[in-house]
Amino acid sequence: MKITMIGTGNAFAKAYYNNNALVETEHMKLLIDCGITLPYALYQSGKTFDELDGILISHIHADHIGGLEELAFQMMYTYHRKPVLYIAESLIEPLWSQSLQGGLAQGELNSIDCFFHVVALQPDVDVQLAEDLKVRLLKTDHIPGKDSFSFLINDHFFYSADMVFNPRLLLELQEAGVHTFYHDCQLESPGVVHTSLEQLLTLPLELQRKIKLMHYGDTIGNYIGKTGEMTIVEQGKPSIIE
Ligand SMILES: O=c1ccn([C@@H]2O[C@@H]3COP(=O)(O)O[C@H]3[C@H]2O)c(=O)[nH]1
Ligand SMILES: [Zn+2]
Ligand SMILES: [Zn+2]
Repeated sequence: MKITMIGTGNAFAKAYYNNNALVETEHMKLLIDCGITLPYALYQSGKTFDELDGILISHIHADHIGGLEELAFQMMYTYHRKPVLYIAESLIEPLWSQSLQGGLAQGELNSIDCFFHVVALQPDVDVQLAEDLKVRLLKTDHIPGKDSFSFLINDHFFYSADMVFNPRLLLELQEAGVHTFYHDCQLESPGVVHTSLEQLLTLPLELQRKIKLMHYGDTIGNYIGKTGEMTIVEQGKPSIIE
């Protein structure tokens, strides 16, 4: 499996695109999240919306869903194909009524199903998206009162999206055989709605060696050499995950 971060920046980053990922296997190209900057960042990476086999959404913040309107319109009017949207069932209605409806709805095009093949996912259930790509949603804490999900991919790869520090979950996943963690990282403490670098640095070194930092701010350059055993994910650079 190949993963390329189309962006590694946090919601306010200006030197980096929004933290969105392209996961590629032999049988599938899956976009994880589709933020405000995704349409331009994808274009800069030389790819088009039409190449995507599906889009997986973690939660409803603009750096994760703000590019869906353009994606939906381009798929309808440029590529004439409905994109597949994988999303937790609890997020479908709010995604439409609190975000997408204002821009997309017109006349009879008045539901999310007019624009996407929506595949509703349940937390803690493995879903085979392709013969070589399996995803499990893990409900994790981010904003109080709003659902947000992290992803376990092919049993061994954890992708936090946005979450507050949960060392117990990380240690449990390591125990269960997860060998690569892509984790959001709030550089300046406190993390508040994210996990701070300071918190991640309290993890055992063996676990830190498996963690790669993403969703960071523009000051990441000041932290080179200060991330313990953890490495920093580079935007646009593909990594192979076994
Ligand atoms: O209670 C809140 C809600 C939001 N925020 C900020 O807004 C950003 C929205 O996108 P994000 O989830 O990537 O990061 C969030 C934070 O930077 C915050 O600091 N506290
Ligand atoms: Zn975010
Ligand atoms: Zn968020």
